[in-house]
Amino acid sequence: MDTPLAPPHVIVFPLAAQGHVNSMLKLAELLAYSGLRITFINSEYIHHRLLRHANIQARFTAFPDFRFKIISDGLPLDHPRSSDHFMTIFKYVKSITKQLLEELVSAPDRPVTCIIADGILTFTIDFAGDLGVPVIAFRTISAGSFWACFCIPRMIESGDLPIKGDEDMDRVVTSVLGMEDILRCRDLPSFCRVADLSDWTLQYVTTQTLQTTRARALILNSFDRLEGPTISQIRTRFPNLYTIGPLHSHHKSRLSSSSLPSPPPPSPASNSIWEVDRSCISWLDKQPPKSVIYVSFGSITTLNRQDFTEFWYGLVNSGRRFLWVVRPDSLAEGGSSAVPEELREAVAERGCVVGWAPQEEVLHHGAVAAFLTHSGWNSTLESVVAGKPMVCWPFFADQQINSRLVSHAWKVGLDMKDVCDREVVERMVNGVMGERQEEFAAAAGDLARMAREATSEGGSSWGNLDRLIEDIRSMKPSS
Ligand SMILES: O=c1ccn([C@@H]2O[C@H](COP(=O)(O)OP(=O)(O)O[C@H]3O[C@H](CO)[C@@H](O)[C@H](O)[C@H]3O)[C@@H](O)[C@H]2O)c(=O)[nH]1
Ligand SMILES: C[C@H]1CC[C@@H]2C(C(=O)O)=CO[C@@H](O)[C@@H]21
Repeated sequence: MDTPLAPPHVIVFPLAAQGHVNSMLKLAELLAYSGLRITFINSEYIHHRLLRHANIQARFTAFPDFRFKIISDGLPLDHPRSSDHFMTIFKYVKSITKQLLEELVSAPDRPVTCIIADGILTFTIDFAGDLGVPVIAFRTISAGSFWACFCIPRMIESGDLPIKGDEDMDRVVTSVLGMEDILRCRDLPSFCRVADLSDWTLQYVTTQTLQTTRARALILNSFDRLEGPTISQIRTRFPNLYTIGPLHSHHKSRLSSSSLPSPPPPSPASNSIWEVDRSCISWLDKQPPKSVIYVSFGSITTLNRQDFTEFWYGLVNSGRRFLWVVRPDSLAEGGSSAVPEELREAVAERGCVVGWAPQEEVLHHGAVAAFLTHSGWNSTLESVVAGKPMVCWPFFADQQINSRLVSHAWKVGLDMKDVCDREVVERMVNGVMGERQEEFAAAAGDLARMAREATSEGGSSWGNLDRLIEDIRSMKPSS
C-alpha cells in the first residue's frame, strides 16, 4: 500500500504582540482548515494568556497536525509589555532564531515546506535561506503603512526626511507614490519623527521592510478595493503579493462556508490575551440604537494622566453615551484610572468602563454608533467590517497613517492626530455621532459592503488565499 503524502508543513512566526498574533493565528487556522500542517511559534507570555483567555487548547486540538512551539520573548514574564519594549524583543528574538529554525527544520517527522514570518522579522530570511527553506513575509499593518516604510530611502533622497522640527509637520510628503495627495509629515509612521536618521528603530524598521523583497511572497491583511492605488504600487515591486484581508472577516466567512475539508470548532475564535468582561454587552443591550461611542486604544497604548483626564472630560462633555476600555495597565505612570470626582454622576448615568471588551461583538452591536480608536490596524479593519465611523487618536508606529486613511482616503471619520484636549474630543465625538453622522455612516456602510465582498466566495481576498495555498502546495519540503 502507498504511504499517503505528508501535507505541506508551514512554520508561522509572528512578533510576540497581541496585534500581530491576532491576524497570524487567524491565517494559521485557515491554513490548518485547508489541510496544511502548522507549527505556530508563540512566546511563553502570549501563549499562557491565550490558554487562559482564548480557549486555544480546545480550538487547536481539533487539528492533530497543529503544534505550538513556545519560546521566550526575552522579557521576564511579569514585565508590563507596553509600548517601549519592542527593541528588546527584536534583539532577543533575532539572537535565537538561527537555533530555533535549525531545531524545527531538523525534526525528521515534520519536514518544513516554508515559513510565514512576520514582516517585521525578515531577518528570518537569512537563517531560513541557509537551511534551504523559503520565507513568505506577512506584514500585519496596512498596505499604506508598509509602503511608506518601503519608501523611507526615497523620502530621504528627495529631502522629505528628516522632518525639520514641529513647524514642518504639515508639509506635504510627495515621495510615497500612490499617496501623494494625502500624506503630510505628521501622517508618517511615528518612528519617522526623528532628526537623526541613524535612530535605531527607524533603521530597524527600514531594514526589515526593505528585506521583504527577498521573501518568496508578501501577504497583507488588506483588500484590493480598500487600498487600491497603494496596492498597485506595491505590486510593481512585489509581484507575488497576496492581499487576503480583512482576515477576521475572511476567517468567519470561510468557517461558515460548506467547502471546508475539516469541520470548524464549536466555539467562536477569539485570540484575546486579556480576560474579556462581557458585562459591557448587557450594558449595551440596554442602550438605544446607535447611541454609544465605543472607546478603546488597543493592547499596547499607554496614556499619561493629562491625556487620560482630557478624554474623561471630552467624553462626558460630548453628552453622548460611551463604553470605554481601560486596561489595567493603561496609565503610563501606573497611576489610578479613577473617574475625576466631579464627573462621577455623569459617568454613572451615561458611561460603562471595562478592562477588556469583546471588541468585534461590541462593534457589531446595534447600540454602537462610532469608535474612538488608536487606529491599530486590527481595530481599523474591525471597524471597517462593522461599518462604524471612527474618531482616531493615533498613538505610535503605523497608526499615524491609518488615521489619515480613515479621515482623508476613505472619509469615514475624523483624525485627532497630535492633539488631545477635551474640546477636540467633544467636537469630534459629536462630529461622528451628530452633525456628520449620516455622511460618515453612509461611507462606512459602503466600505463594509466592499470588505464583505472581498472575503466572500468569488471575492478578491478569497481568491488570493486560494492562490497562496496553491503556491505553498507547489513548494518542495526541506529533506
Ligand atoms: O478591549 C479590547 C481591546 C482590543 N481588543 C482587540 O485587540 C486587538 C488590538 O489590535 P490593534 O487594533 O491592531 O492594536 P494593537 O494592539 O495596538 O496592535 C499592534 O499591532 C498592530 C498590527 O501590526 C498595529 O497596527 C498596531 O499599531 C500595534 O500597536 C484588536 O483585534 C481588538 O479587537 C479586544 O478584543 N478587546
Ligand atoms: C513597535 C512597532 C514597530 C513596528 C511594528 C509594526 C510594523 O511596522 O510591522 C507595527 O506596530 C507595532 O506593533 C510594531
